Amino acid sequence: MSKAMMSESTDDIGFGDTLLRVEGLTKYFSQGSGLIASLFNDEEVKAVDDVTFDIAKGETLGLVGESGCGKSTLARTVLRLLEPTDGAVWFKDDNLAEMSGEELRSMREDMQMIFQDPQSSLDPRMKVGPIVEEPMKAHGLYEGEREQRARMLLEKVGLDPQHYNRYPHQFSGGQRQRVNLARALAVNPDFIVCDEPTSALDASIQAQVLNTMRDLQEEFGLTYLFISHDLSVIRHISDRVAVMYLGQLVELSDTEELFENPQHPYTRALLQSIPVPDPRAGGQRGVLEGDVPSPIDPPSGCRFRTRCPRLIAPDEYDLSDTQWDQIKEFMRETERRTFEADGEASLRGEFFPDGTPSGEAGSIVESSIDDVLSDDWDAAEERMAESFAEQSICAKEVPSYEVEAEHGASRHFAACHLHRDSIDGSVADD
Ligand SMILES: Nc1ncnc2c1ncn2[C@@H]1O[C@H](COP(=O)(O)OP(=O)(O)OP(=O)(O)O)[C@@H](O)[C@H]1O
Repeated sequence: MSKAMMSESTDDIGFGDTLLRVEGLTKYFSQGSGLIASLFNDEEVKAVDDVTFDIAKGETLGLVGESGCGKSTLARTVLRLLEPTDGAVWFKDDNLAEMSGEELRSMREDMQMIFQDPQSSLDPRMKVGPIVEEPMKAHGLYEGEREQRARMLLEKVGLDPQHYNRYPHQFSGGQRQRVNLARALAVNPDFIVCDEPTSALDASIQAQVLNTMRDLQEEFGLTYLFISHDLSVIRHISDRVAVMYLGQLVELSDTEELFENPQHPYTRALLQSIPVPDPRAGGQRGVLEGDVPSPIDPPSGCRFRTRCPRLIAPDEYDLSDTQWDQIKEFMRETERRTFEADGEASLRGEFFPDGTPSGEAGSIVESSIDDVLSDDWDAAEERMAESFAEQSICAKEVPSYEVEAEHGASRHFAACHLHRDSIDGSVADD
């Protein structure tokens, strides 16, 4: 590509230096509207809460998490398409959160976004050439050479430049996403947020588009924030991976480190729930039990604790690992009403085959068993939540630890209290 075609970036951020830094980014949506809602904002959806990370120039940071965990909201807030509730986004040396409308508009040249659905993001009445030229016009760039540039970009993304005059419906889904890529590249951005860009495509097409994105990244020196709920896509494309759960990052590390040495129980559960080609090969399904709590009232401390298989026993009770596992199971199953209380012997046999623990913890369990047997499930649930779940460090403190990485040179962040006093920062296997 000729230098004349590409307006070379004037910043002096080198490859590997921080291009984007997100600090404590928070986005709450208020439910409802009007005065009452604005006065009593306890119904806010805490979609993104205190998220911090950075992305180096030329890097792809993958962002993964279940549907509804806040990935798209985070992406839109980073680009300030949504106003942050709190926090800062540093792009190069500027804080986007403090920029005026005009400054933001010009900064947007450098920051583009690609969405999941290539069909709906392309105007069906426009030919693809003018679609690619639109951002150039909007930013007043490449006057007199727009068509030439659009044709060049169509070719770069793997399309025939002769297709400049075709309409979006004349392309396949994969080709339409390539048109979107060309449009995102039109104003020569440094940074592209890709929000599930290949999720609507067949697996083989998906791989081709991902490979094109990689090639474009290398050629144009692009930096990607790549969002997907699909771990295999994330593994394929990312240099580092951030895992999100209920509005917060729970783990962030080098890609190989995350897949080979995951340190957060949520990441482990996600990895274990990847379908395996041969079910007899031992892939575990259904390891993520229970529902994701409401983002209106997320759990205190670690937000994953209500579903976490590794919830830490409260310090005040002297319990063996087996006793704590049995209590946890009884507490969770009671909460989820997954069994029938059809007799004391069978209940005890199911949850406490070796008897209930002694001491205070035992008394709490005994009272809870009585509650369940007299059909007062709410009382049992409340007692155990107050006495066990809420007394765990997992409920009392927000976790944030750096652990020693086994793979790659990047830092490994894990928001899990299991790391609070391990010497090398790693968590023993289950
Ligand atoms: N405009 C809005 N008003 C209120 N709540 C919203 C709004 N947009 C998103 N939310 C809520 O914020 C939370 C995060 O949603 P978000 O779309 O960011 O998640 P996601 O991880 O991108 O999900 P998906 O993968 O399904 O797109 C959800 O609980 C969602 O219902």
